[in-house]
Amino acid sequence: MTSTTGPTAVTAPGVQRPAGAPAASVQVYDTTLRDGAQQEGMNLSVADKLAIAALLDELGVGYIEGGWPGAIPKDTEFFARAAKELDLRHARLAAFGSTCKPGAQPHEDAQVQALVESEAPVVTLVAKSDIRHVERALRTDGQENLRMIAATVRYLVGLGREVVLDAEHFFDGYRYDKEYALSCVRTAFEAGAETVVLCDTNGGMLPEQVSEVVSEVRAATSGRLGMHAHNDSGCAVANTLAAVAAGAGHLQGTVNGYGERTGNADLLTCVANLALKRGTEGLAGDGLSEASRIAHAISEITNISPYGRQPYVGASAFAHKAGLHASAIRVDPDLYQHIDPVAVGNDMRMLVSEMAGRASIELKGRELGFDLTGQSELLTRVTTRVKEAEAAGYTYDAADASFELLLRAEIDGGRAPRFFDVESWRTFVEHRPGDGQIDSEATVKLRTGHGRMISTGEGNGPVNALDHALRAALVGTYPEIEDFELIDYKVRILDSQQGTDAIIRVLIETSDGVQSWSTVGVGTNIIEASWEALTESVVWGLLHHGVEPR
Ligand SMILES: CC(=O)SCCNC(=O)CCNC(=O)[C@H](O)C(C)(C)COP(=O)(O)OP(=O)(O)OC[C@H]1O[C@@H](n2cnc3c(N)ncnc32)[C@H](O)[C@@H]1OP(=O)(O)O
Ligand SMILES: CC(=O)C(=O)O
Repeated sequence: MTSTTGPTAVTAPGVQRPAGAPAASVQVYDTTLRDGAQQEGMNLSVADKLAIAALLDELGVGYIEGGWPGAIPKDTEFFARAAKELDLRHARLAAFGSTCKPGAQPHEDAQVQALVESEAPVVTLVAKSDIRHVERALRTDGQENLRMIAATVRYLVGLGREVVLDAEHFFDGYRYDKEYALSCVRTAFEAGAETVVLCDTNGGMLPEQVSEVVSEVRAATSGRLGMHAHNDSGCAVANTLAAVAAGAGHLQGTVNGYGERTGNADLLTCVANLALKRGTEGLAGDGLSEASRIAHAISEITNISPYGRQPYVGASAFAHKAGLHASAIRVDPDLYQHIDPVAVGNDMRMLVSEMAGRASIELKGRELGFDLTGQSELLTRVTTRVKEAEAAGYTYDAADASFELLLRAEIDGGRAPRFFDVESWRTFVEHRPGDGQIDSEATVKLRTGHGRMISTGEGNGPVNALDHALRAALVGTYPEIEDFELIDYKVRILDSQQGTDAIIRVLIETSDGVQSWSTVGVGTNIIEASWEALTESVVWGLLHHGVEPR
């Protein structure tokens, strides 16, 4: 997205930095594998962690915090395997742990020894910097905490490690006792720490508070400061950006904002904002343009569904639904987008719905491979059909495949592609009180170019039985459908006031192992709605496998 035009360098629509100004840079430190893994419900295996680390390196982060060796057996194993199995091109591995215990020396502290034995080139030490935590949680005094920090940092630096100090509860501590919090930072720098990270551990800060504190700490100390923000006030990304603007040269975050409680600063949002809005680079190489793919790949590994509305990399981040937006986007996408989605490896998508106008249909058509420019009558017809169908319960922004069939039918003068003609279908459900069994069975009668087909199917419910019967009737003529698999099925009652008379909407997602597509059906009962969605999914699949009606 960055291009040079005359006296200024344009980084995003409307955002400029002075010509010739060198792009500042910031160290990007990823803590997905440590603080991200502290998220409720997340449980990563060592193999998961290794796979995520490889993706983070591809992204181009400078540091990957692998976990806490010595505290968590899987993390100890991670570092042992990482040394042999990971070939990191950009990132340095960091082992996380605490300073030595009160009254102890680092060389005799088992936790500190585990950090050394991890052989990670970087060690990140968490240390208390809020005097209340020192006295109440650590149950020691301020001087002893400073000794623990100094001794542990000095010991690890002496062993050739790069040491990062995470000053826990720094912002709360600074607001309570500025001098003590500052003495923790100074002690760490004097002992040889490369970076002292100011942590908003409770995540309650606001950007203006962060700006003020980081500026003051910068003026009062010398050395690289970092920011570690939690999202409890919903400001983790804003707080990180505020810290960098105030002079922090290192930021910590997690991919997809994973983390304890409400999560950590979303590293991808932070680096995208910095690179595209401020010209501050953080990732090595061209990693930013891979951000969407890597965010989704990591979601697959964590088994946490991607958040569609995630800034920059979410599936909806550049999805446009309103007709007025589409009409301006047709002229210039920048009119309704803050950046070019390509910069973060995302795509612009048009959503077709009751809010569509003719421009939305034209752009969606283009996305699907149909040039509808100048076909005003067709566009009006399709727009009207979409609005009427949505009023009756259909939803096309969640069912692109059904929209494409509707569009193709209008382009072909009202004729849908005819792979088969349905004569009838029926289902029944049998309950046998004797063995408590409930069986479902369906019969489908249809006609293809090969003749009349009658098939039955059984299933664990009537829709499943109908799906089996439909496939059985078609597979002789269209063996391609053997690759189609129903992967998601959603039912929604649209007018629940009417009880069993309500309108039912069914959304089906089908996959052939390479791509997936979604279809919608609506009816007064669930089977009728499912049948419509099922048949459309077969038709769309056949069309996209290049099959001609047989
Ligand atoms: C802000 C953060 O998120 S930091 C990361 C936190 N992550 C984790 O806690 C995950 C991994 N943790 C663990 O596996 C365990 O909690 C361990 C191994 C670290 C400690 O377990 P245990 O020895 O059973 O102690 P426990 O968890 O009950 O208490 C923590 C101890 O560490 C001490 N401690 C806390 N912070 C520090 C510190 N910065 N430096 C040194 N000691 C510390 C506490 O005072 C307490 O000491 P005590 O055992 O003498 O009471
Ligand atoms: C170190 C850390 O994770 C925190 O203070 O939140």
